[in-house]
Amino acid sequence: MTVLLDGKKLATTVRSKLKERTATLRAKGIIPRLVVIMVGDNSASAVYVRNKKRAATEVGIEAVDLHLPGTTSQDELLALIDQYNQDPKVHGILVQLPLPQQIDEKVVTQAISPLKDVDGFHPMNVGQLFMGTPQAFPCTPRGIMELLAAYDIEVAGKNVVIMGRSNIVGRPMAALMVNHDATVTITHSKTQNLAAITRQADILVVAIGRGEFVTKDFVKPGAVVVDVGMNHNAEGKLVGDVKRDDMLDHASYLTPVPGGVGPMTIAMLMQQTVEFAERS
Ligand SMILES: Nc1nc(=O)c2c([nH]1)NC[C@@H]1CN(c3ccc(C(=O)N[C@@H](CCC(=O)O)C(=O)O)cc3)C=[N+]21
Repeated sequence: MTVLLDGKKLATTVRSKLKERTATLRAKGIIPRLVVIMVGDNSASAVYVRNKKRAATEVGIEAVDLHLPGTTSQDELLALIDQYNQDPKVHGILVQLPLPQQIDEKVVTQAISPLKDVDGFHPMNVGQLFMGTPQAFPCTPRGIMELLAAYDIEVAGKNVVIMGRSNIVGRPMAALMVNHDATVTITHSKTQNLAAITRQADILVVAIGRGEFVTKDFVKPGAVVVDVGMNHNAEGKLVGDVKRDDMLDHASYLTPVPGGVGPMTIAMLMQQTVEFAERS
């Protein structure tokens, strides 16, 4: 029997614990504040922004949402970021990715103060994470670690294979897993004998952005499968990067899409904001 890792439920538990911490902060006159900047229109991003807003309100974080036109220049965005970097009332700044083509993501990521970098994407925070001394955590990988821990799934000494090498998921996931004593392999689009490698995994983390790409052939019986994908199939239904039906009674654990990794990403964003406010 395959156990589904219920991210939706765990995220609720995380949020209720955060509520107590924001109450303590508010009693000291500190209102945890998160600024979310979205440039241009993107329906998927809009859903994400709405979900974040709802979660923030629930846990007692003040979320400031800024929706800028798609024609916004890089300098305008940088000026805004600088304003919030200087503002002691703001504890977290998130710029929604992807950005329109006239704006360089790398420049923007480096412009956010590492102390307010709730995504953990600033090179300083990436470096600290890879050195095993994290100061800020990327939300999706952290959410995955929390989900595994909640189900008592040990990672120390396990073979962890990560499909995908993005800055948002694959690479920071590898760092976190190494920090937790896993043996880690990253695969990507140029990897040869892909299925032979992924079949070695005790824990397989899939973040490739290709709907239902991972079938039974890629997975050792009894493996733990973490699906980070969010794709719409031909019928317009939300599917992961993993073929769910193939995993049932094959994988030991599986994260569902939706209701798995996604809600945990948002919960961790809230947690990081509260942690920054507590440090302020
Ligand atoms: N700077 C930045 N940081 C991000 O973390 C970031 C980003 N930009 N850009 C976009 C992606 C996407 N992302 C999602 C997180 C949660 C859900 C989520 O809550 N999903 C739910 C609901 C899905 C639904 O209802 O459609 C679920 O999987 O159950 C979705 C998408 C964060 N991203």
